[in-house]
Amino acid sequence: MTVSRSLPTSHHAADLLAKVRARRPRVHCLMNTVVQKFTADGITVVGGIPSMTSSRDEIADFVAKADALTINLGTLDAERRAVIRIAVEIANAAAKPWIVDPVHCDYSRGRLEFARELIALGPTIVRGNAAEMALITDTRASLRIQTGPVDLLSDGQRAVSIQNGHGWMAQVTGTGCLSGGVIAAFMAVEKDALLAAASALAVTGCSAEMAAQEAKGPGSFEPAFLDALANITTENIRERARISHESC
Ligand SMILES: Nc1ncnc2c1ncn2[C@@H]1O[C@H](COP(=O)(O)OP(=O)(O)O)[C@@H](O)[C@H]1O
Ligand SMILES: Cc1ncsc1CCOP(=O)(O)O
Ligand SMILES: [Mg+2]
Repeated sequence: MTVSRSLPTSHHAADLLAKVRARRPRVHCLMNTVVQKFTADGITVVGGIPSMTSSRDEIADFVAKADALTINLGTLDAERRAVIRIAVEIANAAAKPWIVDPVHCDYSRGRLEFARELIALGPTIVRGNAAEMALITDTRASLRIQTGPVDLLSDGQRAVSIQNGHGWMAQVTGTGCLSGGVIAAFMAVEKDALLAAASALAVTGCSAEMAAQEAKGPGSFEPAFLDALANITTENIRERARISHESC
């Protein structure tokens, strides 16, 4: 893989999705206990292979065998903090890409401090919603992502917005967490974190739009979204992706 400094387009999104489907990267998830299944399904339907253990005895081996790691702080306790620290050490030593989702760091001082501690260890990406990212101002991450009705991505040199998605994504618990897993799968096939993440978010956003056309509300939207993620084509992405380049 070569590191490019291109700006992402729908062409990158379609190309990287094809690479994920062909290469089937392993994504290890230290995922909150609320949306483990939904996140694992999201990674699987785009073509990746998820693993989900958070056992202290196993984490080093699982991260060592993974192509990318996603760390989500949604349900945090002392044991999980210890396991996350081990996972980050292994990922950094092997230069594996990793993403942090500082879920609800705006609710608790202790969680915010832990999120900041992790982000100081140099993740490839930090992604959160607007309330969370408002508190993550100082970051050693290569790329910052704030999701919402419009997703904003910046690596300090390039800035991009993605204007895909659907309001029902905000009414299904775990779409943000799932996006962290899908972004990790794309990072496994593309070293340029901005190209990888913009592509992953364009694919998830376009899939959500297609799912919304089939669904009656948030309940039927959730399985339709997984169907669309599994079935989305290059043509769908080229027709729908709305990726804009912004000034930094
Ligand atoms: N109103 C919306 N319109 C379109 N897409 C949305 C909307 N709200 C959230 N999304 C999408 O849902 C996913 C989760 O984003 P967000 O709700 O910001 O995160 P979280 O679930 O962590 O709070 C992202 O892919 C984002 O693009
Ligand atoms: C509700 C909740 N509580 C702890 S983790 C979690 C899921 C958060 O999911 P998302 O941020 O993707 O909506
Ligand atoms: Mg979230």
